[in-house]
Amino acid sequence: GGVATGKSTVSSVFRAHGVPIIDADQIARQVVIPGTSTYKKLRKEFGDEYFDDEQGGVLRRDKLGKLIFNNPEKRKALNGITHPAIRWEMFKQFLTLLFTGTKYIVFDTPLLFESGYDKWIGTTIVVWCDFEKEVERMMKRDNIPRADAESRIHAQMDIEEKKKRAKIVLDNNGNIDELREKVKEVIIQMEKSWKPYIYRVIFGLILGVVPYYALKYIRS
Ligand SMILES: CC(C)(COP(=O)(O)OP(=O)(O)OC[C@H]1O[C@@H](n2cnc3c(N)ncnc32)[C@H](O)[C@@H]1O)[C@@H](O)C(=O)NCCC(=O)NCCS
Ligand SMILES: Nc1ncnc2c1ncn2[C@@H]1O[C@H](COP(=O)(O)OP(=O)(O)OP(=O)(O)O)[C@@H](O)[C@H]1O
Repeated sequence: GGVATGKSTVSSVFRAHGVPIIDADQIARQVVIPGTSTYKKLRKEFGDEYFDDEQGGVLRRDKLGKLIFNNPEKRKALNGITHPAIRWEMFKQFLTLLFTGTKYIVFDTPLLFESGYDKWIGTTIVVWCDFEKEVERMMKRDNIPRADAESRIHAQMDIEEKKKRAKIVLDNNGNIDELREKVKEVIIQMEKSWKPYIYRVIFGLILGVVPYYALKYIRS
Protein backbone atom coordinates (compact mmCIF):
# COMPACT_ATOMS: atom_id res chain seq x y z
CA GLY A 1 0.00 0.00 0.00
CA GLY A 2 0.89 3.66 -0.10
CA VAL A 3 2.11 5.71 2.86
CA ALA A 4 -0.24 5.52 5.87
CA THR A 5 -2.89 3.51 4.04
CA GLY A 6 -2.98 0.90 6.83
CA LYS A 7 -0.18 -1.65 6.25
CA SER A 8 0.90 -1.75 9.90
CA THR A 9 -2.72 -2.09 10.98
CA VAL A 10 -3.14 -5.06 8.62
CA SER A 11 0.12 -6.59 9.88
CA SER A 12 -0.99 -6.27 13.49
CA VAL A 13 -4.01 -8.51 12.80
CA PHE A 14 -1.77 -11.17 11.23
CA ARG A 15 0.64 -10.85 14.17
CA ALA A 16 -2.20 -11.34 16.64
CA HIS A 17 -2.94 -14.63 14.83
CA GLY A 18 0.65 -15.76 15.33
CA VAL A 19 1.83 -15.07 11.78
CA PRO A 20 5.42 -13.76 11.65
CA ILE A 21 5.95 -10.36 10.02
CA ILE A 22 9.02 -9.14 8.16
CA ASP A 23 8.75 -5.37 8.44
CA ALA A 24 10.69 -3.43 5.79
CA ASP A 25 10.30 -0.05 7.52
CA GLN A 26 11.69 -1.47 10.76
CA ILE A 27 14.62 -3.10 8.92
CA ALA A 28 15.25 0.20 7.09
CA ARG A 29 15.80 1.79 10.52
CA GLN A 30 18.00 -1.07 11.70
CA VAL A 31 20.42 -0.92 8.74
CA VAL A 32 21.21 2.78 9.28
CA ILE A 33 22.22 2.67 12.93
CA PRO A 34 25.63 4.32 13.51
CA GLY A 35 28.55 2.03 12.75
CA THR A 36 26.92 -0.09 10.03
CA SER A 37 28.39 -0.03 6.52
CA THR A 38 25.13 1.45 5.17
CA TYR A 39 25.39 4.27 7.72
CA LYS A 40 28.94 5.06 6.61
CA LYS A 41 27.91 5.14 2.94
CA LEU A 42 24.97 7.44 3.74
CA ARG A 43 27.16 9.82 5.70
CA LYS A 44 29.60 9.99 2.80
CA GLU A 45 26.82 10.55 0.25
CA PHE A 46 24.69 13.10 2.13
CA GLY A 47 27.20 14.80 4.43
CA ASP A 48 27.47 15.48 8.17
CA GLU A 49 24.52 17.89 8.24
CA TYR A 50 22.13 14.91 7.96
CA PHE A 51 23.48 13.34 11.16
CA ASP A 52 23.05 14.45 14.75
CA ASP A 53 26.42 14.16 16.50
CA GLU A 54 24.92 15.35 19.78
CA GLN A 55 22.72 12.21 19.72
CA GLY A 56 25.46 9.72 18.90
CA GLY A 57 25.53 10.53 15.19
CA VAL A 58 22.02 9.21 14.42
CA LEU A 59 20.44 9.92 11.06
CA ARG A 60 18.25 13.05 11.01
CA ARG A 61 15.29 11.25 9.45
CA ASP A 62 13.03 14.29 9.17
CA LYS A 63 15.75 16.32 7.38
CA LEU A 64 16.65 13.49 4.98
CA GLY A 65 12.95 12.84 4.38
CA LYS A 66 12.39 16.48 3.38
CA LEU A 67 15.23 16.18 0.87
CA ILE A 68 14.48 12.82 -0.72
CA PHE A 69 10.71 13.06 -0.99
CA ASN A 70 11.12 16.21 -3.08
CA ASN A 71 14.13 15.17 -5.15
CA PRO A 72 14.00 11.99 -7.30
CA GLU A 73 17.78 12.01 -7.90
CA LYS A 74 18.59 12.09 -4.19
CA ARG A 75 15.90 9.48 -3.54
CA LYS A 76 17.56 7.22 -6.10
CA ALA A 77 20.91 7.70 -4.35
CA LEU A 78 19.35 6.86 -0.95
CA ASN A 79 17.60 3.78 -2.34
CA GLY A 80 20.81 2.64 -4.03
CA ILE A 81 22.57 2.65 -0.65
CA THR A 82 19.82 1.36 1.65
CA HIS A 83 17.86 -1.12 -0.48
CA PRO A 84 20.58 -3.79 -0.95
CA ALA A 85 21.09 -3.88 2.84
CA ILE A 86 17.32 -3.99 3.49
CA ARG A 87 16.84 -6.80 0.92
CA TRP A 88 19.67 -8.85 2.42
CA GLU A 89 18.28 -8.48 5.96
CA MET A 90 14.78 -9.40 4.77
CA PHE A 91 16.15 -12.49 3.03
CA LYS A 92 18.01 -13.55 6.18
CA GLN A 93 14.87 -13.17 8.29
CA PHE A 94 12.91 -15.12 5.66
CA LEU A 95 15.41 -18.02 5.72
CA THR A 96 15.35 -18.12 9.52
CA LEU A 97 11.55 -18.16 9.61
CA LEU A 98 11.40 -21.01 7.08
CA PHE A 99 12.81 -23.30 9.76
CA THR A 100 10.24 -22.35 12.39
CA GLY A 101 7.45 -24.33 10.77
CA THR A 102 5.22 -21.31 10.16
CA LYS A 103 2.80 -21.88 7.31
CA TYR A 104 3.36 -18.47 5.77
CA ILE A 105 5.09 -15.15 6.42
CA VAL A 106 3.86 -11.59 5.88
CA PHE A 107 6.23 -9.14 4.21
CA ASP A 108 5.09 -5.68 5.30
CA THR A 109 6.70 -3.52 2.65
CA PRO A 110 5.66 -0.21 1.10
CA LEU A 111 7.75 -0.53 -2.08
CA LEU A 112 6.94 -4.11 -3.12
CA PHE A 113 5.69 -3.36 -6.65
CA GLU A 114 8.26 -0.59 -7.21
CA SER A 115 11.04 -3.08 -6.47
CA GLY A 116 9.63 -5.80 -8.76
CA TYR A 117 9.85 -8.37 -5.95
CA ASP A 118 6.09 -8.93 -6.04
CA LYS A 119 6.70 -11.80 -8.47
CA TRP A 120 8.35 -13.76 -5.65
CA ILE A 121 5.39 -13.37 -3.31
CA GLY A 122 2.67 -16.04 -3.17
CA THR A 123 -0.24 -13.75 -2.36
CA THR A 124 0.08 -9.99 -2.75
CA ILE A 125 -2.22 -7.74 -0.72
CA VAL A 126 -2.71 -4.03 -1.29
CA VAL A 127 -4.39 -1.87 1.34
CA TRP A 128 -5.59 1.49 0.09
CA CYS A 129 -7.72 4.49 0.93
CA ASP A 130 -8.71 7.66 -0.93
CA PHE A 131 -5.97 10.25 -1.48
CA GLU A 132 -7.58 12.78 0.85
CA LYS A 133 -7.92 10.25 3.69
CA GLU A 134 -4.33 9.13 3.14
CA VAL A 135 -3.10 12.73 3.40
CA GLU A 136 -5.18 13.43 6.52
CA ARG A 137 -4.12 10.21 8.31
CA MET A 138 -0.47 10.90 7.56
CA MET A 139 -0.67 14.56 8.66
CA LYS A 140 -2.31 13.51 11.92
CA ARG A 141 -0.03 10.56 12.69
CA ASP A 142 3.30 12.16 11.68
CA ASN A 143 2.39 15.74 12.56
CA ILE A 144 3.57 17.01 9.16
CA PRO A 145 2.21 19.70 6.82
CA ARG A 146 -0.01 18.80 3.85
CA ALA A 147 2.74 19.50 1.29
CA ASP A 148 5.07 16.97 2.95
CA ALA A 149 2.34 14.34 3.10
CA GLU A 150 1.49 14.84 -0.58
CA SER A 151 5.14 14.67 -1.67
CA ARG A 152 5.53 11.30 0.12
CA ILE A 153 2.53 9.90 -1.75
CA HIS A 154 3.87 11.15 -5.08
CA ALA A 155 7.24 9.46 -4.40
CA GLN A 156 5.54 6.08 -4.84
CA MET A 157 3.81 4.14 -7.59
CA ASP A 158 0.24 5.24 -8.24
CA ILE A 159 -2.10 3.30 -5.93
CA GLU A 160 -4.41 2.43 -8.85
CA GLU A 161 -1.50 0.63 -10.50
CA LYS A 162 -0.73 -1.25 -7.26
CA LYS A 163 -4.38 -2.26 -6.97
CA LYS A 164 -4.30 -3.67 -10.51
CA ARG A 165 -1.22 -5.76 -9.71
CA ALA A 166 -2.36 -7.14 -6.34
CA LYS A 167 -4.11 -10.46 -5.77
CA ILE A 168 -6.12 -9.15 -2.78
CA VAL A 169 -7.25 -5.52 -2.45
CA LEU A 170 -8.35 -4.21 0.95
CA ASP A 171 -10.39 -1.02 0.98
CA ASN A 172 -9.51 1.01 4.13
CA ASN A 173 -11.91 3.91 3.62
CA GLY A 174 -14.07 2.70 6.49
CA ASN A 175 -13.09 2.47 10.15
CA ILE A 176 -10.24 0.42 11.59
CA ASP A 177 -12.55 -2.33 12.87
CA GLU A 178 -13.93 -2.84 9.37
CA LEU A 179 -10.38 -3.24 8.09
CA ARG A 180 -9.56 -5.75 10.83
CA GLU A 181 -12.63 -7.83 9.88
CA LYS A 182 -11.47 -7.88 6.24
CA VAL A 183 -8.03 -9.08 7.31
CA LYS A 184 -9.57 -11.86 9.39
CA GLU A 185 -11.33 -13.09 6.23
CA VAL A 186 -7.98 -13.13 4.41
CA ILE A 187 -6.48 -15.14 7.29
CA ILE A 188 -9.29 -17.71 6.96
CA GLN A 189 -8.49 -17.98 3.22
CA MET A 190 -4.78 -18.40 3.97
CA GLU A 191 -5.48 -21.10 6.55
CA LYS A 192 -7.34 -23.12 3.90
CA SER A 193 -4.74 -22.58 1.18
CA TRP A 194 -2.34 -25.27 0.00
CA LYS A 195 -0.19 -22.71 -1.80
CA PRO A 196 2.35 -22.25 1.05
CA TYR A 197 3.06 -26.01 1.06
CA ILE A 198 3.52 -26.07 -2.72
CA TYR A 199 5.99 -23.14 -2.49
CA ARG A 200 7.90 -24.94 0.27
CA VAL A 201 8.33 -28.04 -1.86
CA ILE A 202 9.57 -25.92 -4.79
CA PHE A 203 11.91 -23.92 -2.54
CA GLY A 204 13.14 -27.09 -0.83
CA LEU A 205 13.93 -28.63 -4.21
CA ILE A 206 15.85 -25.54 -5.27
CA LEU A 207 17.81 -25.48 -1.99
CA GLY A 208 18.47 -29.21 -1.89
CA VAL A 209 18.45 -30.75 -5.35
CA VAL A 210 20.18 -28.00 -7.34
CA PRO A 211 23.33 -27.87 -5.13
CA TYR A 212 23.40 -31.72 -5.11
CA TYR A 213 23.52 -31.96 -8.91
CA ALA A 214 25.84 -28.96 -9.18
CA LEU A 215 28.30 -30.71 -6.83
CA LYS A 216 27.93 -34.00 -8.72
CA TYR A 217 28.60 -32.17 -12.00
CA ILE A 218 31.67 -30.38 -10.60
CA ARG A 219 33.10 -33.65 -9.23
CA SER A 220 32.59 -35.52 -12.51
C1 LIG B 1 13.87 8.95 4.18
C2 LIG B 1 13.74 8.38 5.57
C3 LIG B 1 15.01 8.63 6.39
C4 LIG B 1 12.54 9.11 6.26
O1 LIG B 1 12.33 8.54 7.53
P1 LIG B 1 10.91 8.69 8.28
O2 LIG B 1 11.14 8.19 9.67
O3 LIG B 1 10.42 10.09 8.12
O4 LIG B 1 9.90 7.74 7.50
P2 LIG B 1 9.76 6.14 7.56
O5 LIG B 1 11.09 5.49 7.39
O6 LIG B 1 8.97 5.77 8.77
O7 LIG B 1 8.95 5.83 6.23
C5 LIG B 1 7.56 6.12 6.16
C6 LIG B 1 7.03 5.74 4.81
O8 LIG B 1 7.64 6.55 3.80
C7 LIG B 1 7.70 5.80 2.60
N1 LIG B 1 9.10 5.73 2.10
C8 LIG B 1 10.24 5.59 2.82
N2 LIG B 1 11.31 5.58 2.02
C9 LIG B 1 10.84 5.70 0.76
C10 LIG B 1 11.49 5.74 -0.50
N3 LIG B 1 12.80 5.63 -0.63
N4 LIG B 1 10.69 5.90 -1.60
C11 LIG B 1 9.35 6.00 -1.49
N5 LIG B 1 8.69 5.96 -0.31
C12 LIG B 1 9.43 5.80 0.79
C13 LIG B 1 7.20 4.40 2.94
O9 LIG B 1 5.83 4.30 2.61
C14 LIG B 1 7.34 4.31 4.43
O10 LIG B 1 6.43 3.41 5.00
C15 LIG B 1 13.44 6.84 5.54
O11 LIG B 1 12.16 6.61 5.05
C16 LIG B 1 14.45 6.03 4.74
O12 LIG B 1 15.55 5.77 5.20
N6 LIG B 1 14.05 5.60 3.49
C17 LIG B 1 14.90 4.78 2.66
C18 LIG B 1 14.68 3.32 2.93
C19 LIG B 1 13.36 2.85 2.34
O13 LIG B 1 13.17 2.78 1.14
N7 LIG B 1 12.42 2.51 3.24
C20 LIG B 1 11.12 2.03 2.85
C21 LIG B 1 10.99 0.57 3.13
S1 LIG B 1 12.02 -0.43 2.13
N1 LIG C 1 -9.64 2.94 8.87
C1 LIG C 1 -8.96 3.87 9.52
N2 LIG C 1 -9.59 4.94 10.03
C2 LIG C 1 -8.91 5.91 10.69
N3 LIG C 1 -7.57 5.89 10.89
C3 LIG C 1 -6.89 4.84 10.39
C4 LIG C 1 -7.54 3.77 9.69
N4 LIG C 1 -6.60 2.86 9.31
C5 LIG C 1 -5.44 3.33 9.77
N5 LIG C 1 -5.59 4.51 10.41
C6 LIG C 1 -4.56 5.34 11.05
O1 LIG C 1 -3.79 5.88 9.97
C7 LIG C 1 -2.42 5.87 10.31
C8 LIG C 1 -1.68 5.03 9.27
O2 LIG C 1 -1.97 3.66 9.46
P1 LIG C 1 -0.79 2.58 9.44
O3 LIG C 1 0.31 3.00 10.34
O4 LIG C 1 -1.41 1.24 9.66
O5 LIG C 1 -0.34 2.76 7.92
P2 LIG C 1 0.97 2.26 7.17
O6 LIG C 1 0.54 1.99 5.78
O7 LIG C 1 1.59 1.15 7.94
O8 LIG C 1 1.91 3.55 7.25
P3 LIG C 1 3.44 3.70 6.70
O9 LIG C 1 3.36 3.69 5.23
O10 LIG C 1 3.90 5.01 7.19
O11 LIG C 1 4.20 2.56 7.27
C9 LIG C 1 -2.30 5.35 11.73
O12 LIG C 1 -2.26 6.44 12.61
C10 LIG C 1 -3.59 4.54 11.90
O13 LIG C 1 -3.98 4.47 13.25
